[in-house]
Amino acid sequence: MENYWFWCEAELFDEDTKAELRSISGDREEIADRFYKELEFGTGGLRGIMGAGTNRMNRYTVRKATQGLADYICEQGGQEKGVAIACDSRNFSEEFAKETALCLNANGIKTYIFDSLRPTPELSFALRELGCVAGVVITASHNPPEYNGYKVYWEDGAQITAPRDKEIIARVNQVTDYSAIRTMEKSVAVEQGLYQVIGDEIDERYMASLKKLILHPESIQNMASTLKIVYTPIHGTGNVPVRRILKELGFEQVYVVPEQELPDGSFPTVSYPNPEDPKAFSMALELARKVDADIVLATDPDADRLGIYAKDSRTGEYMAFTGNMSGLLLCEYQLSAKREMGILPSNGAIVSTIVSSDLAKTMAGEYGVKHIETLTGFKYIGEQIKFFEEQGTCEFLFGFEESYGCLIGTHARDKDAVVAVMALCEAAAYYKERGRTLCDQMEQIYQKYGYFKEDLFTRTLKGLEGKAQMEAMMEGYRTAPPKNAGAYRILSVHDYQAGIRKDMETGETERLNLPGSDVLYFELEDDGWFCVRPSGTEPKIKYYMGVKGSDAADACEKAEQLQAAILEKQ
Ligand SMILES: O=P(O)(O)OC[C@H]1O[C@H](O)[C@H](O)[C@@H](O)[C@@H]1O
Repeated sequence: MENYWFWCEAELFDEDTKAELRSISGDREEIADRFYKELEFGTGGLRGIMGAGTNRMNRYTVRKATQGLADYICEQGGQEKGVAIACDSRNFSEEFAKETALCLNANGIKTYIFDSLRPTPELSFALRELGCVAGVVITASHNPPEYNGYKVYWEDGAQITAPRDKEIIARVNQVTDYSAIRTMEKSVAVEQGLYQVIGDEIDERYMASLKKLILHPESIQNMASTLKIVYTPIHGTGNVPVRRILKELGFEQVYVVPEQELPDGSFPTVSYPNPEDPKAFSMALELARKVDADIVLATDPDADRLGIYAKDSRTGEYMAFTGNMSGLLLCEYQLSAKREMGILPSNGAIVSTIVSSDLAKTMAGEYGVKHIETLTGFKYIGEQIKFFEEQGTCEFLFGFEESYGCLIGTHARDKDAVVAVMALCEAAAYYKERGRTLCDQMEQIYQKYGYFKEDLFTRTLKGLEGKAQMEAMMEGYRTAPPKNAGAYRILSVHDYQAGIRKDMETGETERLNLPGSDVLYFELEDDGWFCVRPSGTEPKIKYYMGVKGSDAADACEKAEQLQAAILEKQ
């Protein structure tokens, strides 16, 4: 309440903020939710609902985070290298990007800000191109329209990870006096050469580095006039770069969903701008049926996630690919094409996360490449590239996670839906040339490696109460871990917070070699598993699971049974 009244009265807050807060003076629950904590960094950085309050995204919390980041950058001597800044199509994204730049500028730090919205992966690319010390993207990725966020990147191009994230958070938390946060006039910052605008020149270089990753240009050429692609940017940043890359490669039949083409932070045609949500595809599928498309693609607002559907010629229906499926399809395409061309490096590596499909492991074995598993969050996949470079160990070939993110190449160090669209359309052209749809190809992958099937279900638990409920649920699993999940016996429990794997039969324990995180992973017999963790970016508890069946129907049946068993024990 003290904080609430401070925000209502202090001179440094603007009138709109104060009016918004006064209007909720009788609603203690709302006040508690807005002020019970400061916005924290989760797997996706700073993320929250826009509005007035310490637990909301607004120009003050953005400046506060930036002041902490600025203090850290100054401590590291990064003022001259500067910070690259991008934003997506969300309401207030541009304003927050500008606030970020001006706060950094007022701290003597150079900034390079994009002239208009750009995809997150292009920011990751740009900051390395410009030799910046850090990068910031204003985006809440795939969250609902009322959210916005602030992702922080470091000089290797990946999102910050431990211990740097903790160091930056500590700096942010030291900023307790809102009146001590610096900012300056834009005209002065421009005059002093601190505020620099970037655009076309970076786009050119980004496009050029994507095109270098094409493996079968002849397949694209052969199929450019017949492969039909429907695409929706869901009102986000993907529209310009995705169309551009497809056009420059020569694809002639690209249909963009007209109602979802232009940027709009209210996302008027969807309730949730997330390619994971089948509803986000309704308009695209309608268009696909009309034009008889081969593939249907959707990118999220900051164009780091890609969702796909492909026409199954056997049924005439469009089949949804999960993030695991599209990741595996692209991975198989990249690895097989490289092996065929004799350019698969002997020290190659693919990277996925502990909650992504186990099929990746088997696939890596087939191609004799290393498979590395990280915690959930693409930042850990991006971080691996830095480790490979520092230690001269592996060559990064492909990274993916179940949540519709993947990366080919090392031009960016975060998931990149633009490169994913490019590679996916190349793969679709390559297989179509050989008389196969992407559905046929997926079936071949299962025949080759086994019928792995994964699923994800979530429970939304909002606010203070929701957080407590999630903590209690995790605690319940920890103190009394289940012995079985339906017909499956639980072989071991991996508690990533404690860093311990416990064998349920013998009681023996061993240390896990991943950083601490509130995640519980249950290893089941018969290649099954499930995992529980609170989301780092949304007020949800997430259940991930995987099974392996003897065929598609068996895998489906097993998955259903396992899901029912998990839900029962919730
Ligand atoms: O499960 P969460 O913590 O909400 O994270 C889900 C996903 O959020 C963002 O998209 C991150 O960039 C991903 O790497 C992460 O996997």
